[in-house]
Amino acid sequence: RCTSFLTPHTSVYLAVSRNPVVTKGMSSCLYECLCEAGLERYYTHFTAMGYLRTQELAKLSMNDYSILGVNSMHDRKRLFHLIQIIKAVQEEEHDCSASSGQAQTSSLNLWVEREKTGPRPHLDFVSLSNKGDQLNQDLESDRSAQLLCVNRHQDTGCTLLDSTSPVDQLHTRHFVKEVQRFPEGEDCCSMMFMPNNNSRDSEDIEMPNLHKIIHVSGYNYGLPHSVLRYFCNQVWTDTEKIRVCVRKRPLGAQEERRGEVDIAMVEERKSVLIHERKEAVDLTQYIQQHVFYFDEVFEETCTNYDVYLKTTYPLIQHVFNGGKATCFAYGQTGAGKTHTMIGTSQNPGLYALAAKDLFKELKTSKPGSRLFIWISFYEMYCGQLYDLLNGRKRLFAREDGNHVVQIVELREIKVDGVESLLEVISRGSKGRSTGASGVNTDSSRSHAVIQVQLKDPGDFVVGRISFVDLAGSERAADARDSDKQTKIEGAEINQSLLALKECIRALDQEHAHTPFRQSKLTLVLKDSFIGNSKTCMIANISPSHVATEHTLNTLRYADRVKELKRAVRTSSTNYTGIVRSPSPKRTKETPSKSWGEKTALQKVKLGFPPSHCVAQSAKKPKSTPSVFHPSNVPLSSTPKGADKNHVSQEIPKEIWLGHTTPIKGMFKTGCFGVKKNGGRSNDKISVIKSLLHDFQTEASHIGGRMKYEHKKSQVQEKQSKNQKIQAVYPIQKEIVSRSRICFTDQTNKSDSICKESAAQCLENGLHLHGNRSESIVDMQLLQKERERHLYLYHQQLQQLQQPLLLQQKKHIVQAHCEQLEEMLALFEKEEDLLKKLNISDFKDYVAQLEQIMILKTKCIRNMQGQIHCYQMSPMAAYDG
Ligand SMILES: Nc1ncnc2c1ncn2[C@@H]1O[C@H](COP(=O)(O)OP(=O)(O)OP(=O)(O)O)[C@@H](O)[C@H]1O
Repeated sequence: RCTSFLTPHTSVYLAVSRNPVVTKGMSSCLYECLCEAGLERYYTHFTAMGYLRTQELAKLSMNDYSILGVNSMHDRKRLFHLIQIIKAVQEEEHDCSASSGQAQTSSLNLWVEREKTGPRPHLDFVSLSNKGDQLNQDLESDRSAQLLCVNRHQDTGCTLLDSTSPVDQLHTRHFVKEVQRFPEGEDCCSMMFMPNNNSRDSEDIEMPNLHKIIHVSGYNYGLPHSVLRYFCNQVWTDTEKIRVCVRKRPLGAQEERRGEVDIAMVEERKSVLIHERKEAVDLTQYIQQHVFYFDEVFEETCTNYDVYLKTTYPLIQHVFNGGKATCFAYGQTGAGKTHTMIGTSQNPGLYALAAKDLFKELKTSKPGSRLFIWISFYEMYCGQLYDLLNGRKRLFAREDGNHVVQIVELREIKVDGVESLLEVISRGSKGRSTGASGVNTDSSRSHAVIQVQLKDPGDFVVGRISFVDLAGSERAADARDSDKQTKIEGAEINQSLLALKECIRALDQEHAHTPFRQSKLTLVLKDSFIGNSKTCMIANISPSHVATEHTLNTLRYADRVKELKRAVRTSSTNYTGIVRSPSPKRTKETPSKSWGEKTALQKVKLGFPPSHCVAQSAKKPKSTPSVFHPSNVPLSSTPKGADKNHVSQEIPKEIWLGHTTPIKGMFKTGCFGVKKNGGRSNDKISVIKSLLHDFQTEASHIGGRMKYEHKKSQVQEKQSKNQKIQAVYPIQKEIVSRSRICFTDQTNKSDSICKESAAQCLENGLHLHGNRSESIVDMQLLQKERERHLYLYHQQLQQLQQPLLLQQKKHIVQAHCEQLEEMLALFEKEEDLLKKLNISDFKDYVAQLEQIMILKTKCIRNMQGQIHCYQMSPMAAYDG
């Protein structure tokens, strides 16, 4: 018994009762109104708050939304529009009654009853709230008609137009108001994402400006959108090595109670839109929208099973085919990593779902091929490994003769069914290191790895899938108020996550070198980065506005993991004239040269590169990209691969004008200190070559340059002494063993005994102590030992990082100087342009001016990118 009104373009509805009976009992009208808006589930909230009639909704301010429990952006938008319509109806009613001199009771119902009858059209509220673009289009297309209507309306005073129904006119007026208030291209609903709009009525709120940033890959570095990666893959392909997905969790009950607002919107399972509230220097508020694209984006309603089907399930067959697979859950603490990876017995995580399918597959596999499933479960805490299936026994990772990293004495358990597997893992989960962080009181402070291996009866590993529940990615800045231990943990976590990102990218881009030695995490997962391996990364995000910064950091991290791979490959398919680096590891068939490959020794001034320069640059051997310089992004001044047959065919030449910071200095390539000497032992030379290459590539990563120089001189020294050279691996951030740490202080015997027992305690795990008081003492000892261990670790880390940090700072300052130079050159150009301005040839002037503006923007973006890299680096956080 309701009538709703649907404007042809905006799909906004108004549901008001036209039944006189209902008019008396307005609460049911309220319910129907809410039903129409899809907000009926809040009906009880409204009534509980004393809002029983539709008109009363007009009194609601934005601040009341949270009190009413309307927290999701979607619902807030709907409620907002509903209120706007009610207000507009009331205004109109008021105007009409004033002009006709009729005294009318304030009733939407009566007004509507007079005007409109007929069937209720089906309402599509979704298009309003969900699709901002659509809305803008609609507003755009309605704009002229609406303005016209208003003019006519003004001409005729309060007389209603024949061609439009009063209610439509009402809408017209309402939307003209909207159009006027929301500038073109802006989402009128964006204000809904602004949490806690301090009791200002929605009518009075000045609409914030809206800025949209589309994150196409990494920091973009001013690349044109024509090189966007193409997101068409629905499933894993054979050649695809990595998939990056995002999972948004729902707002928790507590978060809702606290009035937190959902700022993340998933669009078509491919992109996620984040609304960030910002304040400009002039204190005006605005909203920055960030759009990120991924292989798959899971919204809050998706279950673990949905996630499993799209991410892990396709890997099962790969494992049976003898491949290796790794699934990572990355994200801020409390974002849902453990929920996704490990889950609970009621809601099993990815590993359990995968195990189910593995067992199923085992049953159906060929009768002759007898395979068994073995599992292991360990964690990495502060660079140390602990066996979670063996009372947290300390473990050590060693490389064997074949350069395969083995975790010595890691306990592996053979399981014969899903139940036993779940039981084993849930037992192990209890032993994980947790602690309070600035964000979460029960945060995993370690990386946990569940390894499921397929083995034949001879203990030969046929396939392996690892599930990694990473520690919270929140930056050390969060730990500002925390104790030293938490800070150190944070620094360690950040460092390993950075290393992980580098490894995943190297794996994806088929780099000759995978920098797995950068952290313990990547070292033990080395096997997952080489050979026939596939990786799936799930970036977990929280929807709350409180976590906006972390959410954006997570998305940026994920975005950088999967950079412009497809675009690069597409654009480099024609390229053949590459002189490759003499890296012994690079396979000769490597078909492409990535954009990150620097043309060493070159520093080209701003402007179009001369053709000889381009040709030359294409032929230069590559040097290894820096870790802060994404390998496939043209960060250096020289256009990468700007060969005639290469990129220039697909990408307009102009884009190379966007030269970014030129990299000064040089990375040498080739084999240092090794002359081409047929008389030398080939073995020896190849060892040196390989060693040098390792150092060389290692050097391109954080602080690697220093290590490289150091090692290079060592190697050259050894070589000059004509000693037999063994393959030595780069210095690793090894923790000083407990025996060395704890027992140097001999002065206090009792202390020494304490430490010894603490060490013992740590070695055997806490569970072994039966006596309670003993346990307490042991706990204290353990804590002491842990603190001391962390202290030493911290010192080591500092020693290692100080020079690197300095290096990094220098790099930033240098980049800044260069950026300034470039900007000055552009200013000069601009000045020149103004001087030569010829009004009759204004087109040319504008074109040139535009070109300069593009260059400036690119220049600034590049610098911003570098600053961001620096801020995101664990060392910077450590420094802070
Ligand atoms: N998709 C989801 N659906 C429902 N609840 C979820 C979801 N994801 C996470 N949660 C809930 O959010 C809370 C935090 O999740 P979880 O412990 O998995 O976070 P985390 O990222 O592993 O945190 P930490 O890094 O601190 O260990 C848990 O109570 C969990 O049940």
